Amino acid sequence: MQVWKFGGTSVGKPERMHSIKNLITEDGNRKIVVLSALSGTTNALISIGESLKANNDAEATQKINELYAHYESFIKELYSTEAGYAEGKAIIEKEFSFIRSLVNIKLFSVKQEKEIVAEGELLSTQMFEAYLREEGVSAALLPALDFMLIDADNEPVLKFTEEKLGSILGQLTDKQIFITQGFICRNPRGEVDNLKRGGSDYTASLIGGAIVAEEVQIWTDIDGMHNNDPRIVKKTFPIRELTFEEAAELAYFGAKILHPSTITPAKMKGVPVRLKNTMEPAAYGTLIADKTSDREIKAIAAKDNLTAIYIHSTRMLNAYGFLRRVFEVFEKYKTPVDMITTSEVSVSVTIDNDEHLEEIMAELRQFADLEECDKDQTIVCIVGNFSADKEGIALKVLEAMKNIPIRMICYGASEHNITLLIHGKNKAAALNALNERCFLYEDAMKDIFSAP
Ligand SMILES: Nc1ncnc2c1ncn2[C@@H]1O[C@H](COP(=O)(O)OP(=O)(O)O)[C@@H](O)[C@H]1O
Ligand SMILES: N[C@@H](CC(=O)OP(=O)(O)O)C(=O)O
Repeated sequence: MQVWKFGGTSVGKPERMHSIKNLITEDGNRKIVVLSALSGTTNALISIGESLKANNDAEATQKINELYAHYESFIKELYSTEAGYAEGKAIIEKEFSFIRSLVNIKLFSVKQEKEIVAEGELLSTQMFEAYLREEGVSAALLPALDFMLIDADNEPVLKFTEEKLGSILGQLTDKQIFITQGFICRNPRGEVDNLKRGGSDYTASLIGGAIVAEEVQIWTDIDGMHNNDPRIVKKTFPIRELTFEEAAELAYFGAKILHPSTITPAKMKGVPVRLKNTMEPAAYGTLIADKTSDREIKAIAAKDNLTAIYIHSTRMLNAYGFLRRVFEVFEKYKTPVDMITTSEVSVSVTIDNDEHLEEIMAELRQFADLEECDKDQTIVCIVGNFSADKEGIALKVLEAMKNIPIRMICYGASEHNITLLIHGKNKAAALNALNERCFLYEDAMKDIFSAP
């Protein structure tokens, strides 16, 4: 069995839903289809939640009406029969009456906030399943809230999914296609929760891991993982093969096409992940598995909005135990560190979540001297095969960056990552300069030297 996930852009228009129906039924194979909310819906629901939290009921109602109007016109084009349209209408009426019921709640809490954002995936999956039925495709709708669970640390409980989903599928042996919601889950209190923004990819790989699927396919609006951010750099190209490690680095350091946690369950269970384009299904896409190509520098990604903290030991030389004390502070505030560089007496780190920055700085000051921290920093991550015996890779990277100030450099932590920290305002220049030097120039040179 395979698991296919379609993102917001792939379900965001009625005609896209029509093409997805063809795609999932064409090969006649059994599959679990994970859907995200229609593009724009999760943002709209979050915004409704914000108005409700601010007790601005009139604003919330106006936003709800706008979203409802979008769904009303969507179903007019999705279904071709009266009966199909009536089913679609009943689905949106039911879900929007739940959304409207939250307007009157005076103490709008995190619990309701999570319930409201879950509506996006609940709507898209029910609407799509009703469409499949209208088209005579027999599919079963599997409620993700029955088998997706996170623990108190927000970590998915894979064992629970294995058991629950295994038993649900065991009772539906006559079905070929299963539709389920990405992103949403329950928490240990039994409440509706989610796997964070972009989490439908993660749902797909968790399901893939749980059933040890033959393959997980992530269908989106681009033909695979590109060698650089296509939103910022013009001449990018899809990468055919990536290892799990390379893909994980790229996703973690900003390649938006993939949720950063997606690789973990797939790698753990040895399930290959393929990135495919809904608009161009014949394109090869990217295969993420154990194999890799022999290109040295394979891709570049960037992660924004980081804060850099510069810490100096007050004890100066031979201060053993200093790093332990530094990292205990970050552990205490459950704040992950992205990048670290050290010298004899100093350590610099970057953090993504600065919710506890003040407390962290205050505790660090008890045993260290701190410089003013820098906000709006960007990590640029260069991924590839950089085994220790290879020469000249750092030179290419630094040559590309010759006109861009670099705040931190990290090389050697793994064999497939060079990381640079720069100011956010230089991100586009850095990505373009690296693309020119490490891909376009490199390939042009190869063509010249290998010409007959
Ligand atoms: N390195 C990259 N390769 C491919 N796409 C990327 C990369 N970096 C950023 N993206 C962006 O990711 C988008 C797809 O991700 P996303 O919007 O989350 O899709 P979906 O809605 O299908 O989940 C692409 O349209 C592209 O602009
Ligand atoms: N709808 C959720 C989950 C998701 O993964 O969406 P997408 O597949 O469109 O990135 C979000 O917007 O975060």
